[in-house]
Amino acid sequence: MKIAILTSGGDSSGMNVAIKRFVEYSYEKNFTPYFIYDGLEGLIDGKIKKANYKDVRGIICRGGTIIRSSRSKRWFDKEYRKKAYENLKKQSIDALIILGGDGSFRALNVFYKEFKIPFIGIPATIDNDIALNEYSIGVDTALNVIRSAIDDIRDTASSFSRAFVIETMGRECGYLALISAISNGAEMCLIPEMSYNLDRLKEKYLKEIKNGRNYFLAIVAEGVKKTEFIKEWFEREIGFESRITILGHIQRGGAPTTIERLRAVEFMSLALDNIENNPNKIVTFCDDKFILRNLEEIINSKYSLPKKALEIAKPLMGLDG
Ligand SMILES: Nc1ncnc2c1ncn2[C@@H]1O[C@H](COP(=O)(O)OP(=O)(O)O)[C@@H](O)[C@H]1O
Ligand SMILES: O=P(O)(O)OC[C@H]1O[C@](O)(COP(=O)(O)O)[C@@H](O)[C@@H]1O
Repeated sequence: MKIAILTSGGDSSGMNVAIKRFVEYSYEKNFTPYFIYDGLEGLIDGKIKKANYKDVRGIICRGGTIIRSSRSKRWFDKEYRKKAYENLKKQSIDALIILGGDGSFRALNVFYKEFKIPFIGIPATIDNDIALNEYSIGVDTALNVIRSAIDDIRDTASSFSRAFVIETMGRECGYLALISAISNGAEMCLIPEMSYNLDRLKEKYLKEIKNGRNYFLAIVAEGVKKTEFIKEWFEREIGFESRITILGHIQRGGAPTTIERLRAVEFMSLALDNIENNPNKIVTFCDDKFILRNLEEIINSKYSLPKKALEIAKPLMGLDG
């Protein structure tokens, strides 16, 4: 069986670990592995090549994706999807594995309905915004990048008696902000999924200042779109000089953590164990187990943030815990 892999949407650390496992485990199972370079764009343009052991030498510790990624406008046009199909037929590819977010899964679902190329999807996005799935490749590494940045910001924030507003990525999802705020002892956490009460936070902060607090760390998810406003609020209402740090794309990079590597290997193992006889599924991670789910189930559900974490973080939003 000839199986091709592509990475699609935002890259995330750990994709390379999964790619290495893909090549090595494919050969172990007597499949022939292929790479599709540049995501869906490369599939349209026929950038497909047989993969060898030497292609994955030394990549386990590298962030990003050696086969690169893309977002593709052309994919929405059937004419280009047909081109993609013809490219796969030319090389007699039987099935696809895709690493990406739900956009990428939808992309292959449409493709399957039209051309019957079976696929398995593996969640890979720092946003961690896939329904019925608690973990996506890239998340643990992104959280560690954020942790390290916050540790450094704390040094300067405490030395200068300032408030720092730290913006995390995640599109409309506040997962990275929520977990980072709890695990790094932030004073404020704003995420798009939750309301917040600045008056109550003000009351609390002013009391804390009286008791000796001399700096603040506020984690604001990009989806809230209030980073600048919160900086000004600290200056106006709390009387603290403030600075903004937008963490940006550094959250997508870095050497994959140990948890990342282990999970990436397990995601890929389950994908290859099922690609032949149980395809058109997404591998998900729930309650410490890897489970295959139908895409429809995922598309028709909404992702949810961990309830315990939300309870713990409520006071950081000015809400009752
Ligand atoms: N509903 C859809 N139907 C077909 N293709 C889609 C759909 N949504 C997204 N795609 C394709 O998948 C690509 C990756 O999706 P995107 O949402 O950017 O990233 P992610 O996979 O991380 O969610 C898009 O650039 C587009 O080409
Ligand atoms: O790399 P770009 O195009 O600037 O996109 C930034 C976006 O990509 C992400 O880093 C990852 O998003 P996806 O995994 O859904 O592609 C988001 O957190 C962020 O909003």
